[in-house]
Amino acid sequence: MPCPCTCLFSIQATPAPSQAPSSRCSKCCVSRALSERLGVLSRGQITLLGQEEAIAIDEELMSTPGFSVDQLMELAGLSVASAVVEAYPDLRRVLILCGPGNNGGDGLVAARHLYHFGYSPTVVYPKRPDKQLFVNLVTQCEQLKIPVLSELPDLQGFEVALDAVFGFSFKGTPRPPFAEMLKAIQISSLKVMSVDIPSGWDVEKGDTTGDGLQPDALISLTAPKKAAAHFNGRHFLGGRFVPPGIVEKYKLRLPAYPGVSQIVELLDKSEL
Ligand SMILES: NC(=O)C1=CN([C@@H]2O[C@H](COP(=O)(O)OP(=O)(O)OC[C@H]3O[C@@H](n4cnc5c(N)ncnc54)[C@H](O)[C@@H]3O)[C@@H](O)[C@H]2O)[C@@H](O)CC1
Ligand SMILES: [K+]
Repeated sequence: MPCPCTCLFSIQATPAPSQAPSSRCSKCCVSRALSERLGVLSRGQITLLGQEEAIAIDEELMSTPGFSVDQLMELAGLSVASAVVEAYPDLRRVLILCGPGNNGGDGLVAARHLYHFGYSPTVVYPKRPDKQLFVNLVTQCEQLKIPVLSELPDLQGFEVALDAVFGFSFKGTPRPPFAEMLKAIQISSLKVMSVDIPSGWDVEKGDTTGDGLQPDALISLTAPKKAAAHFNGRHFLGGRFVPPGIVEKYKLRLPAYPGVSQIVELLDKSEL
């Protein structure tokens, strides 16, 4: 029987006589037990970041360990693509909505990885920044013949919407053209996965205005944000790049990633 988490290992069919039957594979149980012993994770205590803290950690990642934004975005986008595959192994026509900031950049990177994973991504990118990073990401998509559109196409041709519109820098209520895009997705029959924050949600308080998306799944990056406490669907964590120095400085409590996976599914809501 496969383990219900993202680790791809199997649950032992017949546990040893001294062991209670487990709902997870031995590898997950081992990594969880180890992280609990090390104080990395205990129930109800996964860190939820506020908006300022998320921005501070982002800046710190790019200063102290000297990561470039390209590096972080590549790993973030790879985890996003991995989460799409995990959540929707059979739904391959994915519409990726990209916003004007780095959340949108994660969507562009995810589009490229999804293509290589055998998916059929289409990107909608209405506001394209001039920065070379984003220009390059669009070129890379176009080289793979991934359509990069400026407006929403007919949604009939798609099965999943990946919401990479707004991330942890979002404030207020969505402005055009994103407000209309989010509404159209919301009333469609598409499955929706949001990147880092469901777009339109207050980063800390959740969907306070009622204008936000209500996704089926969420992939938080680095650490979940406070808004995630108000989310009830499938919840993944990605962005497996946080060095111990930053974990210690911000007292981050994060789950262990299974094996070599880019994502970990947060199965127990009481951990948030
Ligand atoms: N260290 C990290 O945590 C990492 C974060 N990354 C991604 O970067 C994201 C944050 O990126 P950014 O700081 O660029 O911000 P966002 O991507 O959240 O968006 C900022 C953009 O949205 C616009 N905007 C804000 N509020 C708006 C509103 N009400 N209506 C219309 N437009 C609005 C701003 O003008 C700006 O152009 C994260 O959520 C995550 O997805 C990854 O790329 C890399 C690693
Ligand atoms: K988002």
